[in-house]
Amino acid sequence: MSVFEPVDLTVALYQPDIPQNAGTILRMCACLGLRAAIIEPAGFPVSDRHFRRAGMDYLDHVAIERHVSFAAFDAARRAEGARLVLLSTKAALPYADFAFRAGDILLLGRESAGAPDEVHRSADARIIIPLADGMRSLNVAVAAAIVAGEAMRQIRLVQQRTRDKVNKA
Ligand SMILES: C[S@@+](CC[C@H](N)C(=O)[O-])C[C@H]1O[C@@H](n2cnc3c(N)ncnc32)[C@H](O)[C@@H]1O
Repeated sequence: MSVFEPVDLTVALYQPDIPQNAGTILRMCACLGLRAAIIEPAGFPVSDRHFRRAGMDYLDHVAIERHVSFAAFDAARRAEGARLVLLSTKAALPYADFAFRAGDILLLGRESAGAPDEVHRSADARIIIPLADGMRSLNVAVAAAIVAGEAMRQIRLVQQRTRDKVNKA
């Protein structure tokens, strides 16, 4: 039997503009036990039928923080001491080379325009999923899943090593 091991990780969406993608990401957060944050303004209301259809009843099982602006979100996460890790097609650091930590926030840009320079500057790290030649970008929900999977793998490895040390002592 597989045992689910929770990790402390948040997936944040910068001004999401496609409700189906946001719903898909929030469903992923519910299933993987991740927190979610939405930085307003979003391009759709939470009552949007596409959003609710993509998220289904999973939306009731995810903790969603809403922030009125990027400035409000950034102030809150700095107060908590959480690192902001931006997924960006303009980044240079491949995501698998980044050392994720418990408490990190993975921030995704808008489907239409990514994230602005201000957000790039505020982030503690900017990471990219390297793509095949000539390919511009992944669907935002696919990008979120790839990086969340790697971050969870790394964080669980650290948690396992810590448990092993405690058990040996
Ligand atoms: C459809 S993409 C945005 C495309 C936009 N024209 C741009 O280049 O920023 C939406 C979001 O998905 C994430 N994303 C998509 N492909 C990515 C990649 N190869 N590496 C890192 N993030 C990616 C980023 O967060 C991006 O802001």
